[in-house]
This record gives sequence, C-alpha cells and structure tokens, in this order.
Amino acid sequence: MASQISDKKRPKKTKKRSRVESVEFERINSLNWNPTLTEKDDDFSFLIGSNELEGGFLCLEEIDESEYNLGIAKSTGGSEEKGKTKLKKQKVDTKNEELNGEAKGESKEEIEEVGKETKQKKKKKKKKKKEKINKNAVNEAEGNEESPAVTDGNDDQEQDSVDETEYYAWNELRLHPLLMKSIYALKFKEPTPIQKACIPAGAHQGKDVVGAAETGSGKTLAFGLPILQRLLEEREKAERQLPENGELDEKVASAGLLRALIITPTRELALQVTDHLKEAARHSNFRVVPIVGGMSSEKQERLLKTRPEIVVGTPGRLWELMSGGDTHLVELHSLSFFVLDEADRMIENGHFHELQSIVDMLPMASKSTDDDSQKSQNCETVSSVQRKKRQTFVFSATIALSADFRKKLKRGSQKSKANDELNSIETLSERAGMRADAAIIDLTNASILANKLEESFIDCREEDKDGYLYYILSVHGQGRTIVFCTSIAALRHISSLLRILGINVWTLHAQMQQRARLKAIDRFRGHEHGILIATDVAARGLDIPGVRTVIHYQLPHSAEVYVHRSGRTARAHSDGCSIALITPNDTSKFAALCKSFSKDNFQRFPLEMSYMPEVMKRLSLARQIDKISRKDSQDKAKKNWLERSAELMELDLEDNDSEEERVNNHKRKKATSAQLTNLQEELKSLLSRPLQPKTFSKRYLAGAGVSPLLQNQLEELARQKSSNNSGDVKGKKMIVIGQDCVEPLQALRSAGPETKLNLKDMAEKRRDITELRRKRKETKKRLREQRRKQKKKLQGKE
Ligand SMILES: Nc1ncnc2c1ncn2[C@@H]1O[C@H](COP(=O)(O)OP(=O)(O)OP(=O)(O)O)[C@@H](O)[C@H]1O
Repeated sequence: MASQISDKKRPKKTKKRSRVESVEFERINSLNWNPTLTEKDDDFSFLIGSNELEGGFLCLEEIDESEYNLGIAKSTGGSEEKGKTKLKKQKVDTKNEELNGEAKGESKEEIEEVGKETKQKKKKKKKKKKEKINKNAVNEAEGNEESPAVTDGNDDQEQDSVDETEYYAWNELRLHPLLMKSIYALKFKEPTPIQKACIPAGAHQGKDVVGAAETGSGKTLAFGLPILQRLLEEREKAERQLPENGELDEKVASAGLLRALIITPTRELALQVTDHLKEAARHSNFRVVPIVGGMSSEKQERLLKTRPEIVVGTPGRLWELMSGGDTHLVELHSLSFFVLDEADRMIENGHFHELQSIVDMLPMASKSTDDDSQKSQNCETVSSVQRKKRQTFVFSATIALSADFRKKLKRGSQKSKANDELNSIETLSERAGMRADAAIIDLTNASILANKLEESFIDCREEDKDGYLYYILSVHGQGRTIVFCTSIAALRHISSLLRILGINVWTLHAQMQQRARLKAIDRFRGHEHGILIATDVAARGLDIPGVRTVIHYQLPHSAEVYVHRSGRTARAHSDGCSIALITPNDTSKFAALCKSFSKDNFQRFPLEMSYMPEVMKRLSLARQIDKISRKDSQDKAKKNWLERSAELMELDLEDNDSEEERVNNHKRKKATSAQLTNLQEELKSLLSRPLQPKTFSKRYLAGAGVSPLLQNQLEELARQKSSNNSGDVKGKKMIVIGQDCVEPLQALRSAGPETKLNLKDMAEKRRDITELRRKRKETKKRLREQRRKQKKKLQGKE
C-alpha cells in the first residue's frame, strides 16, 4: 500500500522538477557572457567588414521559408527537458512496475515475462525511430520539411546504442557532453586536423583564431564547436551560481541576446553554415538563424524576434537590418564571437562597404573612450561590466595565399579604425580586432589544394571545348559534376547545347532569383549523377556530398577561385578530380596557376579520340538547332517589344512590307521551321543510340550511355537470339558490351604516368621559343640596318 501511494506521487514530483528545470534553462539561456571565461583581459578593438557580395543585383524576391528550412524556429527550450522528463518518467514507471510486481507478490516468471514485453516494446520503438529518421532524411533531401535544431528526448535512447569508444579521438578536445551527443549523431568518428587545432585555442584558451585549411576540411565546426562549447560552459557556470532563493535578476533574465555573429560571402553558404551549426547545437537549445538577401526583410525581422543567440548572414542584408535599427542586431554589447567565414572573399573589390559599416557598429571591447561611446550610440547602452570581450575567428582555405598576412599578424600591428580601407586580409583582421596573441593555424600545404583532389587538363582549341565537355559528360558521366564558367553568357551557351543534346543540367548564377538558386542546388543535391553548370557564385563553401568531378570550362581569374572551385569535390574523406579545359589563349594563365600551387606536373586527362567524330557530328547538329532556336526567340522578343512599345505610346504598328516581301518572309519561316524539324529528327535518331567509338562493330553493341538496365536487357535479348538460332551461323551472333560508364577519376587513375605533362619542360620550351623569336628579330634588324647602310653607300657613290 505504501509503495502504491509513493508510486502515485512520484510522477508529480518529476513534473515539478521538470518545471523547475525549464525555468532554470530559460534563466541560463538569458544570461550574459561571463567575462571570466577568457584568459587575459587585454584591450582590443574590433573592426570588421562585410559586404553583400552576391546580392546587390538580385531581386529581393520572397521565398517560402519553410521550403528551405528557414522557418521561424519554434521555441526549442524545453524539448530537451521534456525528453529528459519523459525518460525519467519511463525509468520511474519501470521501477514502479517492478515494485508493483513485488508488492503484488507476482512470480519471478511473470516479472521476466513483463521484462520481455518491455524489451519487445523497446525494440519496436527503436525500429519506428529508425524509420522516422530515414523518412526525415528523405524529406530533408527533398526540401520538404524543416530540420529540427533540437531533437526530441528519444535521442537519449539512440545515444545508448553509440559505441563511445569509437569516438575516443575527440576525448582530448574535452567537448561538452551535449556537443558530443551531436557528434555521435553526425557519426564523425574523429575531429579533422583543423578542428583538432582550433578547438583547444578557441574553446579552452579563449583565443582569436585565424584558420586556414584545405577546402572541405571541416572549418565550419572548427569555429562552430568552440562557440557552442563556450556558450554551454557559460550557461553551466551561471547555473552553478544560481541564487539560492531561485529568484531571477530581472536585468540578467532579459530575453536571448545575440552572442555570435557569423558573416559569409554568399547566401547559400550562410544557409549551409546555419544548417551545420543547427546540427551541432541540436542538444543545447541555442538558436541559429540565417539572415540573407532574397527573402523579405519582414520575414527576417520576424526570425530575429525569436532572439536567436547565433546569427549567420550575408553582409548586405545584415547591414540593411542593422541600419534599420533591428533591436536584436544592434544589441551588440552582448556579442562574444565574431566570425568571418571565407574571409578573403569579403575584401574583394566593391564588396566591403556593408562589411565596414557592420564593423563600425561593433562596440570597442574594453577601452571606454569617447570614441567608443559615440560608436556604440546606436547600440543599447550597457554598463562597462556588461561589455564583453569578443573572440574573432577568421577562416578560409586560401588566406595563406596572401604572402605577408602571417608576418603582419605576428607583428600584432593594431591600427586604428579611422581611414582604413578593408582592402586586404591583413587590414580586415586588424580591424576585426584580432589580438596579437591570436592563434594562427595554417594547415594548408604548399599547393593549398585539397589532398585527395586529382587535377588534370585537356588542351584543346576554343571551338572544340563544347565537344570535350559533351564527351566527358556522356562517356564519364558518373557521380555529381559541377561545370564552372566565368561568364553567364558561356553558362547559357553550354547549358542550352547540353539540353539539346539530351543531357539534363541545372544552372546556378547570380542573376537568378534566390528561389531558383536554392531549387537548383536542392535538385542537384537530390540527383546521384546530377550536373550543375555554375558561375563562381557556387565556388565557395558549397558542401554537396558526392560531387565527383569539377570541370573548369573557363579558367577562373585567380588562383584562389581555382582552389575553391576545385574544392567542391574531394571533400571531407572523399576523393575527386578536376578537369581544366585549356585553350592556347589559356596556357600562360594555366602555367601561372600551376606556379602558385608549386606544381610542376599536371596530368593530361585521357581521351578516347575514336569517340570524337560522333561527338562532333551530334554537336554540329545541336549548334545548328541552338542557332535557329535562338534566332527565332530573338525575333519573337523583338516583335513583342515593338508591339508593347507601340501600345504604350498608343501608336498603330504599320506593316510596310510589300506583298512579295511578306510571301518571301513566310516562305523563309516555313523553310527554317522544316530545317529545324529535320535537324531535330536527325539528332534524335543519333541520340537514340549509345555514343559509340568509330571502331564500333555491328556485332557488338557498345558505347557510352548504355545504362546497366539497358545492358541487362540487351544481354538477355542476345541470349534469347542465340538460343533461338542454336545452329548458330557465324556473323549472326550479337555480343553486348556495355560501356561501364567510368567516372573521370577512375579514368585518370588508370591512364598511367605517360600522360603527365611537365610544366617545367613547357615553360623551358616557351622560354626557348621566346629567345629564338628575339634572336630572329635582332638578326632581321641587323640585316635591315646593313641593307640600309649599303644602300646609302651606293647612293653616295652615285
Ligand atoms: N570531424 C569530421 N569528420 C567527418 N566529416 C566531417 C567532420 N567535420 C566536418 N565534416 C564534414 O565535412 C564536410 C566539409 O565541411 P565544411 O563545409 O565545414 O568544410 P570547409 O573546410 O568549410 O570547406 P570549404 O573551405 O569548401 O568551405 C561537411 O560535409 C561536414 O559535415
């Protein structure tokens, strides 16, 4: 009886405890940054810059937030506690059941039976949970559902199945258990080298960090985990200092403050970093919100009203809201972390205006000068005690390309903000308040490029580029491929050609509306063998798993962009390859690129030239179709424009053509249309066959584009045929050799060393040729001079 009474009481106690915990969490959540967490109290000033790098020319079209996981986060507070309470309740219930069993005098067998049932139930629950996770993953991949920043309590059960010993490599980094839980969920068995190096400095020593490491090496978590770690430590410290009466100091209990501001150069990157941090913060209740152009300011303001601790944004929209006086964004006194991701991109020409303005909004760290107080006028006035020491993190894969950068940082020169332009990475870091003792972690190797990246090139004439591109995509079209162009015109040209050739491609460039940009990425991400044709807007930061190949259709203007473009493949622990299409005009640019990566050898991409006649035949048809279609749409657009203009001016358009001209026009149109139909049909028939090398024998069905399914069907057909003609006559037998679409990396690896091109040799040859030309020129000059003198002599004699 006594036990029955206590059973009834226990759940109530749990509820009460959970309520207390929830209040505590709210209080801790609202606490300010604890300045004692940093090691020293040195003065530092903060100057940062940002700029809307991609957004200036885009329409600020509204996008459906929920579609892209940008919905206003529901208050996550409490779900963790709920989970815990639920779990505790389960434990209590199980205990009670056991106790009940004993109290009721049930036999051991009966108790065991109950135990078995509970186990079975647990198993079923686990299975359901697994199914749910899979479903969520699919939904997320399709962009259907918002991914929760915080999981439900069931994660506790999931964690039970984690073998923590597999994650021992993380132990030395002493991360908070809630962060480790996220790492288990992410299945990151060990920290990447940049994470290993940055976490102790950023999280435990409270240092500023300049981090440079190859593309895809996990830099986001290298700054993300220290931020979350310190916020969690701070929260726990405050929890320990909770006044005994449990009453909250009203000032301290003010709603969530902005603690970390992360600036990225592109919108897509901001959204990606947000997602990544949400995953890492899923157990710790911190809210991460993206603030980017391309969605309505009102919606962003609504997002900010939820008072997220971490904001990730692009400079343009951030500055727009800050200068508009958004309360959450201007309360910068609470800011403890300022991050510049892809920092070197931030300072590129014409992009730093907003960045500079944001920097100037940041209150100075601890010096309370007149200037400071003036600078922070726009911010909420706070006591000097509340002034926080900010940590500054500056990250990129290509920082180290700025030769003097490290030297200057080590000198610790700290210039004033006044009159400084944010035109170099050095100035940017100084203005961002980088302290002299900042940890400078440069893990880039001499070549800067990702370790597992294999690079290659194809040297070709300008007019053959399209053919080689089509060849690579159809003969080696395995895995995801990104084709980079420097101009939107080139992007439009090749995407149109490839579509005519029956290759499905998605495009991404800065003149697209934001919705379309995100959709293109989503679709590309969702297709195992997808092809994305992109400008350099996609060069930085985009983390799409399974990108196997990067093709440089046009060479980029700088070595940095080449590194970032190529870095879309060979990310994390995967490998990948890049192929650059080099025309004679590009050779010197390419040689300069190789020089900046300290590379002598570059591999030539292996080509099976017997495919090329067929490739060129198809391409020629596609070009003709493209030309006719373009002309047609241009004519239509011109006609529409004329009609619209006339309508606006209330004028009547007169047709001045004579009858004869009209008839001729009509005939021309008809002929063009017939020509178009013929070309399309011809191409269709070519495309219906697999792309075959010239040496193709009718007895063998082979070629690129034979899918495994088609190959199976054809093999089956061949078997049927041969069994029907059991008295097989020579020549009638058909053999199917499916062209196993070999992915470019595989082709490159099996190509052998003879395809290597020695750039040193190339450079020497070029030097020899230049020298030869110079000598020839000099000889010519000398001969001309001699002839002139002889002529003069002869004239003098006469
Ligand atoms: N410790 C880890 N173990 C395995 N994978 C990881 C780890 N940390 C991060 N990753 C994964 O590696 C991929 C690349 O990470 P991230 O985007 O942070 O790289 P990055 O260095 O910022 O690249 P970039 O320079 O191109 O922006 C991501 O998919 C991320 O989930």
